[in-house]
Formats: sequence, C-alpha cells, structure tokens
Amino acid sequence: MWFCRALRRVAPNGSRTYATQIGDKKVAVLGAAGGIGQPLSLLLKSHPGASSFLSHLSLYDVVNTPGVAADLSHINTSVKCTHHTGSDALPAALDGADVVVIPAGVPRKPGMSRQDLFNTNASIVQQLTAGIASTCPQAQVLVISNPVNSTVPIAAETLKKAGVYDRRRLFGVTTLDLVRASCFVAEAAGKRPENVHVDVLGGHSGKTILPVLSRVPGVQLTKEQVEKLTNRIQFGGDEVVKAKDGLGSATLSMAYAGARFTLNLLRALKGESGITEAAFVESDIFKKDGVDYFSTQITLGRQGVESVGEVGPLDEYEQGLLKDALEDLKINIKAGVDFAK
Ligand SMILES: NC(=O)C1=CN([C@@H]2O[C@H](COP(=O)(O)OP(=O)(O)OC[C@H]3O[C@@H](n4cnc5c(N)ncnc54)[C@H](O)[C@@H]3O)[C@@H](O)[C@H]2O)C=CC1
Ligand SMILES: O=C([O-])CC(=O)C(=O)O
Repeated sequence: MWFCRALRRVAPNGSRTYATQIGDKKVAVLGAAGGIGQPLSLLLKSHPGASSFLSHLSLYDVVNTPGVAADLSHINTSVKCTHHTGSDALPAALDGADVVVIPAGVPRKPGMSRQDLFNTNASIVQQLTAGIASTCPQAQVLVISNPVNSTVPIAAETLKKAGVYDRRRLFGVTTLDLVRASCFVAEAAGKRPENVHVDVLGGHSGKTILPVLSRVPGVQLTKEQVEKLTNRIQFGGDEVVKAKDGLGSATLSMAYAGARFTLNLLRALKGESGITEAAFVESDIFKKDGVDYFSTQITLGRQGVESVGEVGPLDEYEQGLLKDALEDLKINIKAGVDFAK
C-alpha cells in the first residue's frame, strides 16, 4: 500500500525499517491552517518514510500558522516545519519549494455546487500561483481548491502570463475520487477496499467525474449497481457536505488523498520509476473537442508528468457519461481561462 511502500526495507532478520537517506525536498502547503491543510501537513510530517525525501514543510495561511507549526514540530521526525502568515510572508514560504500544495479557499455548504465557490477561490488561486511564478517557478503545483475544473486553468493561465508554465508541473488533485470509488465499489462487491482499483477519468465535479466500472479487475457489477455506484462516486462529495451540515466538506479523506498524491510525486521526483496516479492535467486527448485538461492515469517522473495515460476502452454507458463530462468540462475550463485573462 502507498503509505507503507515508500522507501521501506526488510532487514535480514525480517524486521521492517526505512532507508536512512536524508531528504532534501521542500513542500509548501498554502492553506495549511485549514480543514484539509492541517491533517495533510500532519500526514506529510509523520509519514514514516517522508524524511527520506522531504526535509522541510513550509506552512502558509492567512491565519493561525504559528500554532500549527509548533504542534507539528513536536512530532519526532526530521522534517523541519516553518510557519508563514499573510501575503507579505508568501515569498519566504515559497522560497526554494519543490512542491506546492494548494488547499486554500472556501469549502461548500449544503445546497452549493463546487462552481459556486468560483467567485472566492478563483482570485485566491490566481494570487497564490502568481507568487509561485515569481518565487519558485520550477515547483510542482498541486491544486486542491475547488472548483478544480476551473482553478487548474486559472493557475495555468497565471503561470503562462509570467512565462513559466510547464504542463508537466501543474496538477489538479482528483485522487479523492479514486479513493472514494475504491471504497464504494469494494462495499458493493464484498471486497477489501485496499485491493480494489477503479479508474476515474474526466474532472472533479458531478457529471465530469467518470468512473470506469466496466473494467475494475476482479469485479463484475449489474447494470443497476453500475448506475447507482456511478451516481454515488460522482456526488460523493455531497454526502460529506450533507453530513457535516454547514461545517464544510471532506477534509480528512481529502488530506489522505492529497498526502498520497504528494508522497508519490516526491518519490518520482527522487527518481523512483513506474509511479502512476490520476490527476487533472493539460492533456491532448480531447483538445479537438475544446477540452484542454482531463484526468487520466499519468506516469510521474523526475520532471513531474512523464506521460499521460489513455482513456482506454469504454462501454456504451460510459461513452454516454464521457459525452456529458466533456460538455461540462468545456464550460468549467473556459470559465477559468476567461477569468485569468
Ligand atoms: N480537490 C478535491 O478533491 C477537494 C477539494 N476541496 C476544496 O479544498 C478547499 C479547502 O477546503 P477546507 O480545507 O475544507 O477549507 P477550510 O476553510 O477549512 O480551509 C481553507 C484554508 O484556506 C485559508 N485561506 C483562505 N484564503 C487564503 C489565501 N489567500 N492564502 C492562503 N490561505 C488562505 C483559510 O484561512 C483556511 O485556513 C475548498 O475549496 C474545498 O472545496 C475539498 C475537498 C476535496
Ligand atoms: O464536495 C466538495 O465540495 C469537496 C470535494 O471536492 C469533494 O469532497 O470531493
């Protein structure tokens, strides 16, 4: 499993240890004091193998970072934690960062769509990406802030304006959709979630989320199950928003998903090969349809995106879902591009 795979070694006596290599990467978390930022930072600081590739966790927010950093710094791993509060402190937070993770912005309340967050979060992502462009233009940028289908194009346009855009270094984090899909499909099929992999393509909201349930290894589902599960995966975020009843959206599962993506990227940047994750990245697959960003499985490497995977075979039902996904994606992406211009 990803959490234990990183740099683990089995000693001759059978005990499990972690490589003693010292990490040299700096990760900046922007929005570090928030519902996602805090547990995400905890998972990065406390991961048993993290100090083998991570040396510095830089915690940035507009409020409360001293407390988060003081608290995390009492965890006995070698990852250094620093805190930076307010926009004047952004350059110091980003200085020398190899990876920047952005969970800054407002979450949904019941009755809202992710696109309803656009007015607030678009300018937050734009401002933070402009900071990245001027301070750490070579960094890998992981956008969590919603609506991801629009905030990723905003980040791309902002980096392009500054002349530092490289499609290999910008990701919209869609990992939570795959994590959820594993849970829901495993539950329906009577399997262990750890052993179920579901490809989820497209974007990160409603109908733009396209779970490929026709090719889950070792799982056969009825038509009725497929339709029910597809809807549950597409609207899984709403379940959490409803359950939290006004107190926000998914934070803990998102922190888990964000940490998984970040740690896998760090392993790839260090030179480990064959690491794949899904992410919403610039992709040529549907450019002919006016959709410049799309999530498929990608291979990660020393420069970030090494190669973008195919969509693969889809059955008739999934082809219908794809058509709907592309329609919505085109609108969401255009909204982001127009805003940034
Ligand atoms: N990509 C995905 O799968 C998911 C994305 N999200 C999104 O992540 C975002 C954050 O969610 P939560 O952590 O629950 O929200 P939150 O409100 O708990 O935390 C957000 C943090 O961002 C900070 N912030 C606001 N403006 C900022 C700025 N200009 N610079 C730096 N920090 C700033 C706030 O002070 C706060 O600490 C939301 O937009 C949410 O919709 C949530 C779950 C899953
Ligand atoms: O639903 C939301 O607003 C948060 C989110 O993106 C998710 O949980 O997938």
